[in-house]
Amino acid sequence: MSTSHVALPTKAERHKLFGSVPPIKGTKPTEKDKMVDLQNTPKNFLFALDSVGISNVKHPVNIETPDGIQATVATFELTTSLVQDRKGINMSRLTEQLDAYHNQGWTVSNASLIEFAQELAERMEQTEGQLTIRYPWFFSRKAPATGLSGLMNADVMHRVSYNLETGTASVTVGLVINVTTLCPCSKEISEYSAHNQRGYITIEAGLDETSLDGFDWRVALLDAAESNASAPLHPVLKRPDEKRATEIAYENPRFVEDMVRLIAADLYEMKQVVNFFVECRNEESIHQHDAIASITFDKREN
Ligand SMILES: Nc1nc2c(ncn2[C@@H]2O[C@H](COP(=O)(O)OP(=O)(O)OP(=O)(O)O)[C@@H](O)[C@H]2O)c(=O)[nH]1
Repeated sequence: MSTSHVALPTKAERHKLFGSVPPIKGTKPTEKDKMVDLQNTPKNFLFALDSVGISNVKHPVNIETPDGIQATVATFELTTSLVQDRKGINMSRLTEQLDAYHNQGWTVSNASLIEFAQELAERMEQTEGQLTIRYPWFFSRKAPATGLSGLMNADVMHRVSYNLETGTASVTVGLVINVTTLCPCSKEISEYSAHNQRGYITIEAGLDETSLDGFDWRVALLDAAESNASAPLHPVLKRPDEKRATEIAYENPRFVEDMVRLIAADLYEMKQVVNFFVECRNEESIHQHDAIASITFDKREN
C-alpha cells in the first residue's frame, strides 16, 4: 500500500517512535566559569609534547601566487607544543583563530603563515605554534607547438612553525606533480619505441626564512621537477603538440634514479633551500608494480 495519502505522526512523535528521549535534568554546571577546566589544571604529566592539535581541517583560503590571488580549498593541520605540567591544550582556540583570520580577509603567504603560527603559540600559551597547509595550486600551461593554454595543478604543502622562546620561524614547503618519464633501458634495447609512464614527483624543501624575498618556491620546485623529467604534462595538445611532446620524451629518457638525482642537483643549487627530500614514483606501463627512488639531503651536514 502506498503511504503518500496517509497522515504521518508529527516529526516529534516520529523521533520518539525511533527511540529519541528528552534531555535529563543534569547535576553538572552549564555555565562556562563553573565548569572544570581539565586542560589547565596543573600537575606533573610526565612528559612535554612536541605537537598536539587538530588535522584534516578543510577551509576556503586565498593564496598569494605570482599570477595574483588564487581562491582554493586548503586542508589545515594546526598544532602547538605542550608543557609538561598541563594536561592538554585548549583546542577550540585553534579553529577560533582560523575563523578570525578568515573573517579579516586573510591572504595566505609565507609571512602571514608565520604570523599565524606565532599568534597560535601566544593564544595557546605554549612555546611553539605550528601549522601545515595543503592545497591544489593551479597554473597555466601552454602546448609545446601551438601554444594553446590550459590549467594544470600541483598539490602544494606549506609548513611553518614559530618558537616564542627563540623568536625564530622554520619553513618547509613541498609539491607533488605528475610528469612523463620514458625508460632509458627500453629505448636502448628496443628496435623501436620505448615504454613510458606517468611519474609522481614529491619534493619537500626546508627554506632559509631570511632569503625568501622574490623567491616563488612553487614555481622553482615545479621547474625542478618538470625540467628534469622526460616531458611535462599538458592540459591541451593538438596533433603538432602531441608529436612534439612524444619526441621530447624520447629525447630525454629517465630512470626514477635519474629523476631524483637531477632534481636534487637543482635543489642543491638553490640558495634558499637548506635541506630537501625528493621522491619519484613511476606507475610502470609494462608492470603492475611501481618503480620508486628517493633522496634526503641536508646541505648543513654535507
Ligand atoms: N586537549 C584536548 N581537547 C580535546 C580533545 N578532544 C576534544 N577536545 C576539545 O576540547 C575543546 C573544548 O575545550 P577548550 O578549547 O579548552 O574550551 P574552553 O576551555 O572553553 O576554551 P577557552 O575559553 O579558550 O579556554 C573542544 O574543542 C573539543 O574538541 C583532546 O584529545 N585533547
